Amino acid sequence: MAAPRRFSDQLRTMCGLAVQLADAKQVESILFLMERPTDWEALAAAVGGRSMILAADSAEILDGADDGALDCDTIVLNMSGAPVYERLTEALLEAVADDHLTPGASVVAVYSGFEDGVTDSLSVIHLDEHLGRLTVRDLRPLGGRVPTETLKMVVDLAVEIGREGREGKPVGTLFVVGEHRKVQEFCKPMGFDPVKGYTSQERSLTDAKVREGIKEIAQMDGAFVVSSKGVVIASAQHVSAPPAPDIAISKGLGARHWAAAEITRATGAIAVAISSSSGTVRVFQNGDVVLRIEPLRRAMTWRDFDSEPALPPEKTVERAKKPIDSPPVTDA
Ligand SMILES: Nc1ncnc2c1ncn2[C@@H]1O[C@H](COP(=O)(O)OP(=O)(O)OP(=O)(O)O)[C@@H](O)[C@H]1O
Repeated sequence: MAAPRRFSDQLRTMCGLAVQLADAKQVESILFLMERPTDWEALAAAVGGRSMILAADSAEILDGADDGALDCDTIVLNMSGAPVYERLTEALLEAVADDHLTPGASVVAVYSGFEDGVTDSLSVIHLDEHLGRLTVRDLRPLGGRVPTETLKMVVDLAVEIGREGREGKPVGTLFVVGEHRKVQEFCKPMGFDPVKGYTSQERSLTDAKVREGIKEIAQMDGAFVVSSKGVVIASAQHVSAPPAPDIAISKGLGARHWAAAEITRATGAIAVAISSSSGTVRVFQNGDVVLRIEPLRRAMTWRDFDSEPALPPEKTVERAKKPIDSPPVTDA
């Protein structure tokens, strides 16, 4: 029989403090970033049945915690060696993406922040200030002909490209997702297309290796055409849909973003544009920016408010009437 797991006095004390904080701040959940397994039942008892999220770098650490006996959610991070801030952030992102936490929630985090392997730190984290990661639910209002899962995959990839760039240099590009046959009627190759000749499996964005390859190709001029199933149909494309007179996008956005607006007005596709100058990701639908994601804190705002539109002037008034800090629209 396996020896009972040790529930250290220090962890017990930290649980007591976490509970006090959780109650004082009325948080949604207590997040434990675990360095080693513990006596899970003792842990649950120490937080007095409050909602818990257990995150760790490997499934072995969480062994026994997720067998259904405990009322908690578990998250495996696979990020050993990463700084604690990044591991905590990833745990929170995963918890939101999996609907364990709401995007505006507050949590108390319990973790080893100072001495390796010793649970010595507590933080109160307000998610909407800390991060604004897209969840499938956030993208659902875009609905339409592009499955939300595909859209999320492309938007996540775009956010990574905008945030990371390539070899220290910023990278901008454009993804046009869905209705690919119709979209291709408005596309012309800008030169050599690196995805040409590969099987659809070898071009599927569901494959992490393909996504890494796409980050390389993103350094080239032109746009990616992506099917609604998430297969890259073509790259290095010049996108040119007929101009629509009532399209108005923010000053300072150039040809790439106009192309994104116009192709989504001409087709049912959704365009995801990454600005090379700022790393900002904008999602276009039907000629409008419907979502903007900033690269650093990845805070998101619905619709585009960063400056008055270039054209036509009467739109300036219409946009100025909209609230500046509209909360993210979800169907929660
Ligand atoms: N119609 C288009 N189709 C595909 N790619 C385009 C199109 N127009 C411009 N691009 C790409 O966008 C790049 C940047 O162009 P431009 O600076 O005018 O766009 P932008 O909207 O201001 O974007 P950024 O914020 O990245 O500069 C071009 O070098 C080209 O690679």
